[in-house]
Amino acid sequence: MNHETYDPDDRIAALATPWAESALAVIRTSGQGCIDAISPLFSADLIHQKSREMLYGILSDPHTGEALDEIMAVVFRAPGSYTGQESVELYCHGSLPGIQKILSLLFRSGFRQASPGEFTFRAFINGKMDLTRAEAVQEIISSKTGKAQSMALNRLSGSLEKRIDHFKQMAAGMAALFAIQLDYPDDEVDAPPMPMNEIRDMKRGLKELIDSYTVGKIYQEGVIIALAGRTNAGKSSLFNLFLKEDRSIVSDVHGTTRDYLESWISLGGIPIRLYDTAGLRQSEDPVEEEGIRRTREVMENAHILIYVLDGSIGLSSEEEDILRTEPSEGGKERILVWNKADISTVTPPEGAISISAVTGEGFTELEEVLRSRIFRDAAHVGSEAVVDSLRQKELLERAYSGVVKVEEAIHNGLPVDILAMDLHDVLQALGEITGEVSSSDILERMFSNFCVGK
Ligand SMILES: Nc1nc2c(c(=O)[nH]1)N(C=O)[C@@H](CNc1ccc(C(=O)N[C@@H](CCC(=O)O)C(=O)O)cc1)CN2
Ligand SMILES: Nc1nc2c(ncn2[C@@H]2O[C@H](COP(=O)(O)OP(=O)(O)OP(=O)(O)O)[C@@H](O)[C@H]2O)c(=O)[nH]1
Ligand SMILES: [Mg+2]
Repeated sequence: MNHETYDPDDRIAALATPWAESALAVIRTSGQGCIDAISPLFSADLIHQKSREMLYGILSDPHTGEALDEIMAVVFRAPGSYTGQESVELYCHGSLPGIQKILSLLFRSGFRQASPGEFTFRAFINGKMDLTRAEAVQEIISSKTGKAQSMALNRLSGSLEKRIDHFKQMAAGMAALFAIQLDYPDDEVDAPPMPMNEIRDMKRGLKELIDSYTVGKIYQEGVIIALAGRTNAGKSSLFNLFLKEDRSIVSDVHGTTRDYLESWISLGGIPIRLYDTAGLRQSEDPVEEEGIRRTREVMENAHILIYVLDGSIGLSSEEEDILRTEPSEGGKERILVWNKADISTVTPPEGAISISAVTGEGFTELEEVLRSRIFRDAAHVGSEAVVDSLRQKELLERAYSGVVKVEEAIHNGLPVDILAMDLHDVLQALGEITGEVSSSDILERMFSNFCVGK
């Protein structure tokens, strides 16, 4: 979408449900005149239909008379719709050839294929939602756990927008104060006192919101965890225990897992991308060697490594070497697991968590340790608004440093026009978060990450 030349009125259409065989498929359209455009294709009277009420009918090609599907349709009259403009939704059978026929009929009837996020973009430009809510829409769709979904829903309902608006009002209040002093510089009346309390409150509030990003990011993007260790240590057994299903092949043959496996799991609502990997050992076999190379890549990209040790035979000399090295360069966490505790007669190394991937003993403790490692650097956040987008966090930091500059300028007795300039920067950053101030490339980047039909 090029926002400079963007025509918000042309008619767009897209399949809003997955491109797959399914019970129903929803086709969404929006744009000035879309009711008139679809009306000749539909057997029932769309033109006089009440807004947002379902209507039954047959959709057919007016040129050939061919019936395309038996459907339900809904009209939305402007501005009472998701996009804020006239819209029609078609609820069809979820048949791939059927969907294709209907879409191609729409494209022959004055509609064009919507680009990703275009419906939500229209909702934004028509004032139906600010940018924090628009971002929340896609976050709801892509959330991996119930907890992540609730947090995004909270933002969709405006929790973050309200917080930002509050900061905007504070900043605007200060700006008004500075403006008065600019207008009457050397007045005989005393200058009003500087808003030191407001500045302090604003700093605290912004800081809180910035800190919430560590938690927001964890829930929205998830954490990458890889199981690593020598062959036969029990990595695949532990992988299956995390998944609560028999996904990875387990056997007492060394080198059973050749290629890595991955799966999303939920650790008490935290989305985790878990990897089972090929056991690390010297190998002559080129296929196994490639598996080990891939394992190293996965280990490289993981946030946390669960290093699985075989408690039934004790530490190998390589493992002793590894344990002696620093666990976390580049912020990577390492958790040592002493597996096969049920048959182990060897004392585990210090700091290792004893578990059995077969009996499940020690597993709850491992989950606890993982949770506390994941949240180690995260500030405590309540049910308040949480920031989870880097874009929002960076803008909040810009606003924060602007407020700090204002504070310093006051302390240093700098003239009011300097304060006003710093404050302007604060208002600018806050406005970019909600989208009052926005450049077209930012919008373009944001909405292009959306699903088509959203
Ligand atoms: N069929 C259908 N289901 C859907 C959506 C949709 O667009 N269509 N949504 C799309 O994401 C979500 C619901 N969001 C929606 C948001 C606003 C409006 C709407 O018509 N708003 C009007 C009227 C509001 C009111 O009556 O209070 C408006 O804002 O003026 C519809 C759906 C999920 N389910
Ligand atoms: N007694 C006992 N046996 C276990 C435990 N965990 C795994 N095993 C057994 O150890 C053997 C190897 O387990 P895997 O999970 O396949 O080991 P792995 O680390 O994935 O091995 P590779 O894929 O070859 O690297 C299997 O026979 C498992 O049943 C455990 O906690 N206790
Ligand atoms: Mg394995």
